[in-house]
Amino acid sequence: MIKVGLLGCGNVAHVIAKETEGFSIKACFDLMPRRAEEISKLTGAGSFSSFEEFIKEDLDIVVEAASVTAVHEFAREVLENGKDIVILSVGALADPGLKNELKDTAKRTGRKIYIPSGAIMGLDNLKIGRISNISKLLLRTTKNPRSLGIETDKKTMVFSGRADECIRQFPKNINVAIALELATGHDVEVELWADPDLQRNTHEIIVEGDFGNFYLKIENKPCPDNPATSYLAALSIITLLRNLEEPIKIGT
Ligand SMILES: NC(=O)C1=CN([C@@H]2O[C@H](COP(=O)(O)OP(=O)(O)OC[C@H]3O[C@@H](n4cnc5c(N)ncnc54)[C@H](O)[C@@H]3O)[C@@H](O)[C@H]2O)C=CC1
Ligand SMILES: O=C([O-])CC(=O)C(=O)O
Repeated sequence: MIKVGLLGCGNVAHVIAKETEGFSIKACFDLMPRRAEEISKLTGAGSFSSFEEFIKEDLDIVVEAASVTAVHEFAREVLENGKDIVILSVGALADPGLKNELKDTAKRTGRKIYIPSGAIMGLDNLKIGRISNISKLLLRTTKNPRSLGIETDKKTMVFSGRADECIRQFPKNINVAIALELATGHDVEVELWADPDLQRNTHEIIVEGDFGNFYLKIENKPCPDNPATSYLAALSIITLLRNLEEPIKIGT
């Protein structure tokens, strides 16, 4: 069975820890030791407050569900220590230097970097953007202002522009834009809206290209402990882990 280490033991990690069919959580690490201990109680995994100790454990894959900063700090070391990595805070890869460094390290060490679909659908087939022209790629994300850490009493556009600039300003809220860029190989135009009447994290994806047109709107239920994060993001990681050993691979 696949041996998993959790890097970041917050809201997503707690959802994963309750659905471990098909894999086994062996170790967990968090800046806040109490959070790692909570996961340890749920799963029997070893809890670590030192990354150096955590990464020495016998693990096949590390799931990062921590922060953009944690990816900068630890992702390379995960690969250097012979483990694959799932990166949920994929906004970190908006930094081309880090992206290339991780890619080179994965090639050299023979490890894999997995970017889950996270809080959106349709990411798999949007990879066709790397072989076929895409003329428009827009992500419109709308969240409750409390998820964005702002206050407003009416629907307001809080950002319009490039994905890399948006993730710099909102590192906990727009990782999906960078996942879209990596999938398609194209820049994503981002609109970020705050709507006090909205209780669901809504992502609209508008694509036009040689293949035709695509429009997707997803209305995600937020996780109870972190309204900025959609429940779907945690489900997406559980699915990715379960599928690793499946003989039939579904989706592009
Ligand atoms: N790609 C996607 O579609 C999505 C990505 N995300 C991202 O996934 C990540 C996890 O989300 P949640 O579980 O909701 O967050 P959370 O805030 O509930 O939990 C994160 C945990 O990681 C720990 N942590 C943060 N930085 C750390 C570091 N440098 N070293 C060690 N521990 C660290 C925190 O102490 C906390 O316990 C966030 O970065 C979030 O923005 C969330 C939803 C969708
Ligand atoms: O969970 C969501 O709806 C999306 C999110 O936070 C992100 O992309 O960082």
